[in-house]
Amino acid sequence: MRNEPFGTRLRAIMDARGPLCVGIDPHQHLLDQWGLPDTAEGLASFTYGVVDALADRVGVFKPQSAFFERFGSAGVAVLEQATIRLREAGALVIIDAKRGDIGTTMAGYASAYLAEKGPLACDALTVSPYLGFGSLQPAIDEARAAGAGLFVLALTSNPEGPQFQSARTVDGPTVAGAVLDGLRSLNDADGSSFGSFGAVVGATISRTDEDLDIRGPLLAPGLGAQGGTAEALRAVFGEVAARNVVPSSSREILGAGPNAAGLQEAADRANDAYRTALGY
Ligand SMILES: O=C(O)c1cc(=O)[nH]c(=O)n1[C@@H]1O[C@H](COP(=O)(O)O)[C@@H](O)[C@H]1O
Repeated sequence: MRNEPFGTRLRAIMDARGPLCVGIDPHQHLLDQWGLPDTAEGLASFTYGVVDALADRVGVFKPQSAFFERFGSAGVAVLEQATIRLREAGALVIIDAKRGDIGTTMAGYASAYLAEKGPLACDALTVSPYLGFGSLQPAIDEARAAGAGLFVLALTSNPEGPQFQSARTVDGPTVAGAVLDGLRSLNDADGSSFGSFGAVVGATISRTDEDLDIRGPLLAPGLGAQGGTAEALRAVFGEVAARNVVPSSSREILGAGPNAAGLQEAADRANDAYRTALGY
């Protein structure tokens, strides 16, 4: 399933199915809206409803681990199953767990999510660099070995993000700039024009002075429910980075369910808007 590096596979599926990433965030209020109980069974019906409706027409999915962990092992089992089903349908899965730790602990997370035979094997994992970019090395090594990818938090969509991300490091660049520099170096070292090491850059940030040309993907959450728009994407990411953007939307799409046709229409509409905005 991972016969090529993540970046290569991501480029191909975005070109084929459009850039949209559907976030699977089964919030309690969405379960309620879909007429489902707030239980592991409700979570399973919701998640598999999204999978059945969209797995073969959307290229990228980003299940939010928190909403599965909420139900303990029964919820995590749904995340495992959904990931398997989505990947069998040819879609790529980014598990959004924002992991980040030191040394052998980071290696533990990497073997769970990134190793080919890991129990939660997906295509890419969101990770947090706030223990130092170098603390991610075990995940970087595992991703390279397994043909998987990473998305490292850089300029997040939440209003609290700049408190740390805009602060200067001892070497001079901002924290976000240091993360982007680190990712650019990894992708350059792999000799790829679209590498496997991506940054998370919220669609809600205004135009930034940071260099977003990391030769890799830019995951852009914050669309729809958090106020980011397709039109604003071009302004945030500019010409150079536009084709590298993976626009991610959760509640905006999920709110169109439980009807499969409603979900499909919402996903197609969003994909068309992002294609136009990003110059496809
Ligand atoms: O890493 C993420 O995906 C992420 C980073 C970020 O800066 N902002 C952000 O909202 N997210 C995630 O993206 C999803 C946004 O969901 P919606 O606002 O419903 O589209 C949630 O799962 C967030 O955890």
